[in-house]
Amino acid sequence: MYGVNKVLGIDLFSSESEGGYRGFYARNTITLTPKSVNDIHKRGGTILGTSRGGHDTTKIVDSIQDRGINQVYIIGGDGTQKGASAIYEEVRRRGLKVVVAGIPKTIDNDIPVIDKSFGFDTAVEEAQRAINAAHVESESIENGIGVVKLMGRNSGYIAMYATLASRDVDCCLIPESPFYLEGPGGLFQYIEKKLKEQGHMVIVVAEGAGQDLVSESIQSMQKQDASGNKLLQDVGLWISQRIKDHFAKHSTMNINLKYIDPTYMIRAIPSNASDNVYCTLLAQSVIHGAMAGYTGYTSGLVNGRQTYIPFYRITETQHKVVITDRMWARLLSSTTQPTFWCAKDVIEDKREEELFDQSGDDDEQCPDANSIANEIIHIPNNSVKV
Ligand SMILES: Nc1ncnc2c1ncn2[C@@H]1O[C@H](COP(=O)(O)OP(=O)(O)O)[C@@H](O)[C@H]1O
Ligand SMILES: O=P(O)(O)OC[C@H]1O[C@](O)(COP(=O)(O)O)[C@@H](O)[C@@H]1O
Repeated sequence: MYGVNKVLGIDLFSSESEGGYRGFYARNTITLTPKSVNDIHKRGGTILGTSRGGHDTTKIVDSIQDRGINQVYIIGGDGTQKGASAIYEEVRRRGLKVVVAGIPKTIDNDIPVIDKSFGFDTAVEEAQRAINAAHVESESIENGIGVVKLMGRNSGYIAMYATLASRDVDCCLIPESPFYLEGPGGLFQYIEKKLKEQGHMVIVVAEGAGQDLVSESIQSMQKQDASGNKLLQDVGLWISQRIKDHFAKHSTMNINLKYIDPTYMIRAIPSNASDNVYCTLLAQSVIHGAMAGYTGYTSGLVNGRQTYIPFYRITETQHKVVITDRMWARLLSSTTQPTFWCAKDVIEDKREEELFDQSGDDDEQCPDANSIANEIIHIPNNSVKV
């Protein structure tokens, strides 16, 4: 449509074995043609490879400049969008006529402003298989407990949506909602109640949930590796062990707990139909934006409308579950789990609310999507035309 005749991909698997951002200055690229990418949506993972870790923005822009690249499309999560923003700033500082645009891809759904990131829907759908297995296993044995760990380092979206979709989950633990184990209103009391009521239960835990409790516990057990480094525990394994220990010591109930960790299996599957359509939409509109002369944006849906969002809006916060929002309230109502709020939290929350009201700011942490949508639709003057 636009007569583009050369598309390069930064490739992890050629000689220098550097993928992701560092691949830019490692001279390894592959030519992408309609034929070579025709079937990639039917495979999981990425044909270009992926990486974590630091990189040198100056060297990346040197490489873009040396190669004469005039449009750069960067695919990834919130960290990747921050990296893209840094590249955009450097390109702008040098006055280069190069478009830098981001495509939001992460199963965690932790990118702000947009309705959802590419991959999230697939992850929620695939998580159903693990939750279903946990349900079947727990239902098949007396006092069965199925524990499923899902990804979500800082944001509990996969866990929350997978729980809501399944309706077999009795308790969902996410990073945004602190919980406690012992005493009235705690997790152990709730488990006992659920087992007495229905004889089995399913717990979903996001990998970033309860990290404060896990690290406290590790310190008290003083587990160390051979070099003396503290060993970090997996929250799923940790919570499973704590539940087993509690019921062995303090209860006459014999529990049967099965722990399922499907995290990488979920991330590795091919995207589902809904994500494939979303990906097509993202890909086409990110290019239309560049061809229309915009740069410094992430492409995404906001309130169902395709938008170009300036990087500074995408990188200023992280998308997290708001536990005072309706969606979390729906989850609490569906699972009947405790809120794990104690009197102290409620008093603190009220105090924060009062301070908020005084400052006249509606939602500082998590900007309202509607107000941002208005800003985005009229954004062109915030982006730089090349
Ligand atoms: N603030 C930042 N500035 C520049 N680059 C960043 C920043 N945060 C993350 N990155 C880079 O983005 C890449 C991906 O980030 P990472 O957090 O691992 O994954 P994700 O994109 O899924 O959040 C890494 O190469 C990382 O160095
Ligand atoms: O072990 P790895 O490969 O670093 O991946 C684990 C992390 O990746 C994430 O799933 C995010 O992955 P994506 O952003 O690639 O979808 C986090 O939830 C998790 O902590």
